[in-house]
Amino acid sequence: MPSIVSIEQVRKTYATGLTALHAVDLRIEEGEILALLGPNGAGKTTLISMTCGISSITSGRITVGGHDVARDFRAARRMIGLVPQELTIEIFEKVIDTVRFTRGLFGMPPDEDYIRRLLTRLSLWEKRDARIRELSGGMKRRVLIAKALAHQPRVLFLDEPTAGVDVDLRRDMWEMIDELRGDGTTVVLTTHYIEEAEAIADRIGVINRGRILLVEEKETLMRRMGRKQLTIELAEPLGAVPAELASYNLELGDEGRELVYAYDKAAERTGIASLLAGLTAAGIRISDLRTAQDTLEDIFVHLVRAEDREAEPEAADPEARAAEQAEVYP
Ligand SMILES: Nc1ncnc2c1ncn2[C@@H]1O[C@H](COP(=O)(O)OP(=O)(O)OP(=O)(O)O)[C@@H](O)[C@H]1O
Repeated sequence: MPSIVSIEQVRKTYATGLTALHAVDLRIEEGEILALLGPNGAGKTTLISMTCGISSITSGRITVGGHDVARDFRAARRMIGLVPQELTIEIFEKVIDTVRFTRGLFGMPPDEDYIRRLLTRLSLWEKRDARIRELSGGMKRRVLIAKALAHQPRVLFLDEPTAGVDVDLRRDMWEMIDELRGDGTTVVLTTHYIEEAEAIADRIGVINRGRILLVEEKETLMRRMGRKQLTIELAEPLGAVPAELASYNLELGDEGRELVYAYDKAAERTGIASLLAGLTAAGIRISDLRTAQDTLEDIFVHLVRAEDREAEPEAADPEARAAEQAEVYP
């Protein structure tokens, strides 16, 4: 089956000369939820804007439902709903009127039953006659989603849907996205929140510096890339990692009461047996052992850092990177 969205060798160079995307290839399958994860400035919004026909494509080709977004803009755009990052909305309009109007803009016949169901699903039905300016920020965001879905698009793009919203609204959005999937709508969202991607996405694309580093099923990604950690609780605390165990790259934690060993569970030899033997030989007594799996966040940070190091070897100073990451992922 052809992909609902096909992005082939797409490049974007802005008038400033900045190349925001470098020959990106991406296929989005009908009915899936794809999360695009990436730090600030990675190119996520640029990619969405080009797919929605808002920003021109420097080179390459994007089709939606088989329609070329540049040459056959109207047909492609009709298949797309877009919830932009910024609140762009007619504040003096009534909720229901703005949604009806948007449906009309796409040439769809009125369908009051659909609009009622849509507003009800977004908890907006009670507010249908309110002027948008009277609504809270979270409610305004729901109106943007209602507008994006007014013409029953097959693909919904959500650019940072839950940036700055409270926990309840975030959960509601996740539920709504799940329901949309139930209807067969394809959903593409960009996010900084890794837990968001972890909670709702079927596939995850990681984008950094205008390049897609990978696109993979969430479960596969976590299985393939996830490293494991063995934490060894010690009967007596250590002041330093013993020299004879230096080759294991151990880290001392909990004020010397734990040794932490990171290993690749897919490797033929994890090194655990010899490490434990080494500890015994060094006279170190163990009181307990526990293992933990990398989270998606660990995987993501690891991937992005590795690529940044490759792109800018001089910027590989771990302290500078940690400070930068803390800024990006507070
Ligand atoms: N209109 C524009 N003109 C020039 N440069 C732009 C323009 N829009 C975006 N950029 C630059 O392109 C790069 C990618 O920006 P983009 O907004 O696509 O990133 P993003 O991944 O969506 O970031 P964020 O998470 O901060 O929204 C950035 O370096 C940005 O400064």
